[in-house]
Amino acid sequence: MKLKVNEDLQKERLKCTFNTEELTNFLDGDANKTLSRRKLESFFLSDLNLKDKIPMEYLSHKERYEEAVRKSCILFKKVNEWQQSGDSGSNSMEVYKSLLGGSVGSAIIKDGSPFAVHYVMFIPTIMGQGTLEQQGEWVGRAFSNQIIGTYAQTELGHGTFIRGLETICTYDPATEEFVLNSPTLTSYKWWPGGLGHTCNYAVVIAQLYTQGKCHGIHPFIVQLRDEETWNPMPGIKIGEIGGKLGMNSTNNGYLAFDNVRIPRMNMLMKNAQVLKDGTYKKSVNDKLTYGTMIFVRVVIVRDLVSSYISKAAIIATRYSCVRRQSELKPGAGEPQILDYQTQQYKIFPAIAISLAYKFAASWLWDVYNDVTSQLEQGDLERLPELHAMACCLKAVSTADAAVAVTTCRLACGGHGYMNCSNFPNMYAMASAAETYEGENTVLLLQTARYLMKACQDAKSGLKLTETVLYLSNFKSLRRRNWITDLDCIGNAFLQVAGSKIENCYFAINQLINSGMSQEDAWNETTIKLSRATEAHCRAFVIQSFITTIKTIHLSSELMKVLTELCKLVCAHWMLNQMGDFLQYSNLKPSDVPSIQSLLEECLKRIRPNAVGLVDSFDVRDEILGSALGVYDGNVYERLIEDANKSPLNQEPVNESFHKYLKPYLKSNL
Ligand SMILES: Cc1cc2nc3c(=O)[nH]c(=O)nc-3n(C[C@H](O)[C@H](O)[C@H](O)COP(=O)(O)OP(=O)(O)OC[C@H]3O[C@@H](n4cnc5c(N)ncnc54)[C@H](O)[C@@H]3O)c2cc1C
Repeated sequence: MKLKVNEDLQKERLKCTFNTEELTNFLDGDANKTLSRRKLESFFLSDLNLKDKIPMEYLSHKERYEEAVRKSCILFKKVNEWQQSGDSGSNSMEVYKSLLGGSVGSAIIKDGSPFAVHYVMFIPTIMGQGTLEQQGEWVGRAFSNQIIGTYAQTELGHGTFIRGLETICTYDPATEEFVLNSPTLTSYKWWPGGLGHTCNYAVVIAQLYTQGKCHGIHPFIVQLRDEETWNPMPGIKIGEIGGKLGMNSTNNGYLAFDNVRIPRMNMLMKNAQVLKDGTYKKSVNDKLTYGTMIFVRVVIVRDLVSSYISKAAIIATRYSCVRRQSELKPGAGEPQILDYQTQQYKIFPAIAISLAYKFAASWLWDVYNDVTSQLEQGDLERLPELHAMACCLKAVSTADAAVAVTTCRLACGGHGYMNCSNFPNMYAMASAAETYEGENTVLLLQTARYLMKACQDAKSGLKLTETVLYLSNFKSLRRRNWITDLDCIGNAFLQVAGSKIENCYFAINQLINSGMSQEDAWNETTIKLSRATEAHCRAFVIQSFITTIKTIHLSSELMKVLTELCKLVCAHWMLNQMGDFLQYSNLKPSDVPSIQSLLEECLKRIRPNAVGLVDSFDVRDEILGSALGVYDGNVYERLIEDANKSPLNQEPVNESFHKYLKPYLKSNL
């Protein structure tokens, strides 16, 4: 049944001062890309076989998994149909991005697909670390889903410290095979997505032994299950790890080996090699294996973070226009809750931040592509900078996404706590990304190492790369008088980051000079280091937002709105870290009220365009998956409709009444 659009939402849409389609096209790339994205979404989302009869959260753990596999099979079969339809207009990258990121895929399997790691890690690892011959053997079969793989690195005992992994892979020249073993309980692989029951192959990361010597960790392709019976291969112990905060259909698994033999050619040998006689040939550069890791982090920032933040903002904005509560002025009736300033403060930063990360991710994606083609030609110069930026952007953006989803949930009061709001699931998805693909603190500290080296280079007058160029001139910016405009604010972010990085550099050197070992000095400085890295990352995101709005050409109405959003991120982040700005930038205490006013003015100016902005994100109701965020605003109807889907509501009296409640009540007579 088609419902009338809620009047309040309708009025909000009429107030919008810019053309929402123009922003949609800009965010997609251009009008043609919007068109092909919409076609792609309709193609997948109109399939009745992919719709839920009962919401997934009412299913048991086992049923949820089985549904996820059923849907994944249909979904990935449809990819071929789509590509052959001639109607597609979008490249396969766009299709996989939509199915595996926060878009179409998240509408169909909210809890995550058990096939995700196959596409995001298994195939890219073979492409990045396999020889051409190995790619020929495996990539085609993997892409056409004749085999399904996962990426098995983490163990019960070690996640971050991969050099400490205990799985052993020993070369046997007599048979030209490797033999895999899990010598301890802590060496069990633990976590890989799809490993439980979905995959029959894995890239396994293990310590390589040949000719009696350990050569550290290397990747091996291992068959886990028989292709016909799906029984575990001899010597393979395998299972699922159990229930989690979220992502309960991704089938994360455990795995152990007891003398499992694989052919020599199953070691991915693009970089290091083991020859037939067992001779080990070292990789020319061990940094060559960074590619896949960086790729996944870039994808997280580009396709996941901004999607979850924007979905949270859409839901909270629309709901806050429909929801009326309390009284602002006596007798004037209940206002829309979006008219409360505190409500705007909870939601509008999420709208702005989702764009900020989108622009930063677009830089990261371009650099990733440049660096990858430079790597093919043996040029590694920009790899450390890319690695450093991918680490800190992944860490700061996923942490911000989890906070933004929570804040938008709180903005929806009690209803935000319902599963049908989609906030619980979105929080679980965003928060998982804080841990997987590099635990966030650890990633911040990896970037910190790069920043300490860059700081040393700046002091030695050496050439600096683009993202750390400011380390050589940030102090001169401090001499200027404060003006509350984007240039001055952008410079203040650089001053804060530069000063915090320099402080860490001096602190470490001071500790070392006082006789402390370098390692202890590092550990004693890690709180400061992680915060300095966060400041570096935020300065970068602000710079990329400012640069984007300075270089794009859109209508003046839209430019005005984007500029407000940019200012809002600046004011919001400055007020969150005001101590830093007072301590390290040219902002004086007397200038602080101007930042608070900027924030308040931005909220006021964004208010009439809030619904227009979130509409421009152009997320279909199925992808939002939220009773509170529906385009037509019929929130209360959706809440009742969803409550009636509860299995408990399928019968007027539950059997527990007859079994327990009635006997108990009667016993009290
Ligand atoms: C949803 C999900 C999916 C996953 N999917 C996969 C997968 O497909 N394949 C796979 O192999 N793995 C996967 N993982 C595992 C994931 O990669 C690890 O959980 C992650 O790398 C962190 O490792 P850990 O759990 O051992 O935490 P630990 O490394 O034990 O970290 C625990 C704490 O110690 C701190 N810490 C550790 N080292 C340092 C240090 N050097 N300096 C300062 N602090 C430190 C951390 O900051 C953290 O606070 C997944 C995890 C999750 C949650």
